[in-house]
Amino acid sequence: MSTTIDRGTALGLPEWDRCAVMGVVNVTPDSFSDGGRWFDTTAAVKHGLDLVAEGADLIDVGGESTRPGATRVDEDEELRRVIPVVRGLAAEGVTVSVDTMRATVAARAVDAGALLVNDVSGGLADPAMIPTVAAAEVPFVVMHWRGFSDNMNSLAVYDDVLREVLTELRTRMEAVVDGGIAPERIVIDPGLGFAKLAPHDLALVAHLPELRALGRPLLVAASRKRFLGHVLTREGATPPPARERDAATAAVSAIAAHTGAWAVRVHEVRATADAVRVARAVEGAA
Ligand SMILES: Nc1nc2ncc(COP(=O)(O)O)nc2c(=O)[nH]1
Repeated sequence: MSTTIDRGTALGLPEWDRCAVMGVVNVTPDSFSDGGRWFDTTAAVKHGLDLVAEGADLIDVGGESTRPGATRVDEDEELRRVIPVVRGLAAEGVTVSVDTMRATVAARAVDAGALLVNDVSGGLADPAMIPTVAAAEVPFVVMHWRGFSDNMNSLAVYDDVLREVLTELRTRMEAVVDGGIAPERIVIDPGLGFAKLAPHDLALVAHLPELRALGRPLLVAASRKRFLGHVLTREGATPPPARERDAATAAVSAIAAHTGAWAVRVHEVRATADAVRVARAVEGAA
């Protein structure tokens, strides 16, 4: 197995050791934190270019909300939403990842110029995903996921969240390699907010070094998530809305950058780009 691909840049991605900023473009009417704003192809491509101008190193394009209880979009609709945006951004020289659980969407997105497949199910939702990504020879995000559920809490049951997430991620990594995806093409992700309650998410962020110890680049996607709302909720008040969690998101980005994450996936890029730069400057001064 060639080891030359074990560099992000050999795969067309930001280098594994630098904490890239992955901007989010959700082409959906119902994503939890920005649903509907970029539902039109032209608006979505412009938004992706704006995020790059603000400091995003790559753009993650998704056409199906993954929030708990979201109804699934049919494949044709997901293709209609995603492929023109992937193509439009790639045509502008943007590094694009596709956020999908469907093999057909992943394959068509790669044909349109996507360089990374970001599947929140880690290949569990569509049995064709792993062989498709293996054949396409592109990097693949393996995120910790315990299945679809209208009641995410029913899946968020752990004796030791870190130990169990590490074990379940190792299992998925082995399945992905057995399915033909080169280990050097795997990116791992703890799946913050997926089958996890706030204490679980906070514990995973507190133990990012142990996740890094799995030996693959780490993607951290805390942006605007519920656990941040939980942390920000004052006594007796209601949690701030998702769009008021960007400073908290940037705080997690700084922590992730400081602990060696490959990338942080965020909706609001500017604050996180600054946070990552501060983390790098501090490391440089160590
Ligand atoms: N790799 C990865 N992809 C994701 N895609 C969507 C969302 C949640 O939806 P959003 O796009 O509205 O944040 N979270 C993740 C995540 O935690 N990790």
